[in-house]
Amino acid sequence: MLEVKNLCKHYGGIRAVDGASFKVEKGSITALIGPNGAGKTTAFNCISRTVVPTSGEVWLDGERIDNLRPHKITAKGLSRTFQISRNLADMTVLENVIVQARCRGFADLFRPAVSAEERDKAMSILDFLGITRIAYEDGHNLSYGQKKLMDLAALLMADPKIILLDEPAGGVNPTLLEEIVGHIRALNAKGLTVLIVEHNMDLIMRLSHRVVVMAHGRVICDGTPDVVRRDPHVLEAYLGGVLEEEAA
Ligand SMILES: Nc1ncnc2c1ncn2[C@@H]1O[C@H](COP(=O)(O)OP(=O)(O)OP(=O)(O)O)[C@@H](O)[C@H]1O
Repeated sequence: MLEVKNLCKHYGGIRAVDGASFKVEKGSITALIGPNGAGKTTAFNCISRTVVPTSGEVWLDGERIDNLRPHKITAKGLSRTFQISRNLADMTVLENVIVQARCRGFADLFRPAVSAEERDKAMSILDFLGITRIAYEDGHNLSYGQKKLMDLAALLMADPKIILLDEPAGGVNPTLLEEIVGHIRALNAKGLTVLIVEHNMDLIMRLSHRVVVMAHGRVICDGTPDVVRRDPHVLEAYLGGVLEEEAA
């Protein structure tokens, strides 16, 4: 469904992404992992074109998308979250979800009033995520995990085919983390393809069908969680300590 071919993003002499190639199969939950600075977020940024790649290609459902603007990519069915929640000032959760979704569409941003259709759609998504109780909370009063759920709700407003989640577990308490895992599984069961960047190895190994491992801007391993867990390059050179602990 998503194919990244020989992707490069260079910042002067820094090769943040340096010829990365990988595929995300339709209907899968695929993880993109690697040590700090491996180039995972930069790869996400290039795929969603929030940064312009230096070279390489990104294909979505057989169509090249690396030349498209971010809102066009969203319209093609690819939406992403950010590591840091994009909570907008002085707005309720419901308003945040609607306005963030408008920002992704760009053209709708300055539409004056919230339509009944937008409100109904946002409420049904909040309901699916089990957070209607916080619909009228000020976005500032939310826990870190609730903000992640709010971001997920905003992303779902665009009816995506594939979602890119940047560290959905980061800073989230264990109870809410299980909720988020449940939602990702439920969305995937409904046919949504998921690409996820995450440092929580336990979560990645439980959740993912395939794991792509990056280091120094390149893909060093690509396989099932079991294959990646046992790959000597991954174990020894990059994530050894963490994965060995998880495997024990
Ligand atoms: N805008 C930028 N300007 C210069 N260097 C950058 C920029 N963005 C990223 N880098 C560098 O590119 C490399 C890859 O960074 P990136 O954030 O993509 O890695 P990551 O795998 O997502 O790391 P982490 O897991 O810590 O979030 C790092 O060395 C980083 O310092």
